[in-house]
Amino acid sequence: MANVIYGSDIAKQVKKDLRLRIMKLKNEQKRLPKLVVVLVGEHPASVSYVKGKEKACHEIGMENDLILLPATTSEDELLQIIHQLNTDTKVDGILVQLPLPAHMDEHVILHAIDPKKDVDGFHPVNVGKMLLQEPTFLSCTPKGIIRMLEEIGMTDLSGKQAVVLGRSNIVGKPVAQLLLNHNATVTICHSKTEDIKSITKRADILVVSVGKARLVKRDWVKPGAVVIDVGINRDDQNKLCGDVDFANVSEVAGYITPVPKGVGPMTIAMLLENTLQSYEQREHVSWDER
Ligand SMILES: Nc1nc2c(c(=O)[nH]1)N[C@@H](CN(C=O)c1ccc(C(=O)N[C@@H](CCC(=O)O)C(=O)O)cc1)CN2
Repeated sequence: MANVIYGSDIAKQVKKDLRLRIMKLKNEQKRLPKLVVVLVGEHPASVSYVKGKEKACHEIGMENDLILLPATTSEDELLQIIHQLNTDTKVDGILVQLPLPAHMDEHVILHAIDPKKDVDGFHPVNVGKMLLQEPTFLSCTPKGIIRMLEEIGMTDLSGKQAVVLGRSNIVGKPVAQLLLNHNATVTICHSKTEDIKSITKRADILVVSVGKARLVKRDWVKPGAVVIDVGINRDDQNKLCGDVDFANVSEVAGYITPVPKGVGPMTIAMLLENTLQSYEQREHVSWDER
């Protein structure tokens, strides 16, 4: 049976470390790091995710504002709020929860966030820096996946075949790039790829982010492979499940992440880490002072 990688446990440890760093700032009576999350509309899953972010900030002592806007907010109104946050010297991180309502252009909104406060790592400047392996904010889910691989000793991926199912800007493309940056040989599969199973069966590391409940079956997976499941779906019984058929794939995989308690909690932990990174850059905190 596969070893289960609980992102929830790793995230707990990350948050413990961040809390200690913030406590130190508090004791020194320094300004505290601050994250502002903006949610437009009342998409139920998004409401739950932004509440999760608020709770996580509270747990580690990070300052946090949650700006809730009606779904009827215009693009200009949202841009105005982003401009105010960009110039607010007390704000270190800005996150606009996705997806946005259909009348808004996601690119216009994400491009408006100051790259130095873009703790989601979605701004083209930060995406470009990631591609060039320059220091920057790495987007949270891909960064969390790499951290999970590191936790099981997979730091240098030389000689490993990594296959990514899904090519979204939030997960598929950036995680493929980060795996490449760690020397893996990377293949991306998507809805137009033919005979996906023959490709996934070769993967030493399989990352799945397609949004289809239990799509990946046992016979898609190479024995001993590391399977990272990014999907969050509801099945016919309204039970939360991933894109991987966990019960059956765990019988062949070497490692597997569960849903829930896998990648999701890592996304939030990495967001907090990025916000503290932004604070430290803005306050010119050196490595020794941390
Ligand atoms: N601006 C952004 N928008 C979105 C992002 C993002 O990184 N930035 N990612 C996703 C949603 N997401 C964070 O925002 C997120 C998804 C899931 C979880 C999580 O902890 N999930 C739990 C299960 C939750 C449940 O019960 O439904 C788990 O997997 O254990 C955290 C964050 C899209 N939008």
